[in-house]
Amino acid sequence: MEAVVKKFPEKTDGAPVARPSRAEAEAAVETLLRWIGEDPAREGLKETPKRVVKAYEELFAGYDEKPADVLGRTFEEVAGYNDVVLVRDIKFHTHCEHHMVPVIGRAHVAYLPDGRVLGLSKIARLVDLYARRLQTQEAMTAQVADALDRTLKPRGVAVILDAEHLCMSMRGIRSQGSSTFTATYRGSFADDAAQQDRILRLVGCGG
Ligand SMILES: Nc1nc2c(ncn2[C@@H]2O[C@H](COP(=O)(O)OP(=O)(O)OP(=O)(O)O)[C@@H](O)[C@H]2O)c(=O)[nH]1
Ligand SMILES: [Zn+2]
Repeated sequence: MEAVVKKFPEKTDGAPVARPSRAEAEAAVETLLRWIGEDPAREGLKETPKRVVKAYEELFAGYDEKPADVLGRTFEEVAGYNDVVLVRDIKFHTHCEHHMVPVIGRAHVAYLPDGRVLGLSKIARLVDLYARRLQTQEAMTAQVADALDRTLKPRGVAVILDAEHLCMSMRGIRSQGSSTFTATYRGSFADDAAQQDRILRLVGCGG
């Protein structure tokens, strides 16, 4: 199969990244199976490289999507509503870019509309798009905020992520149950401590 040339506009400097073929990806999984001490030829593992590559297509589908595809249309018919819109508890699963191990968490996304609003589901879709890429929690927090800022141009944006990194609980330090909190505030939220406190209280992270 031909190598497909893909671009990852938000992850790199825009240089094209050549993808290996599916067969090469499956061979890499087979190598890892042998590396952990398995026999890739045994019955239960025969189809595993194929399944893993197929699962990766789904888990990392975010490289083939752009925020503009997801955010789509905006609405202005909101009867003059101009206070904060906050979508809480958006559950997400991503993978840390250091170990490619799952990170499981919740996102809370708030914005202060400037006339236009988004369909609420689009915010969860945006979180899902960035979750389907290799991530650090800090980068994912900033990416969600930047995309919302660019697309909607609201007066303010706040993005809060609270997540457990399985690379910390299943291996390495094996710290069970710790979670990591990240938050970024843009626009009018950036220097408004009262709004930041209000959002944190609303998402259950406030004092
Ligand atoms: N800042 C940040 N660090 C992360 C994230 N996910 C994983 N890490 C950390 O990335 C670091 C990688 O550290 P390294 O010393 O290069 O790798 P390592 O030897 O596997 O580290 P240990 O996990 O301590 O065994 C670890 O401290 C991880 O906990 C994240 O989203 N943000
Ligand atoms: Zn990790």
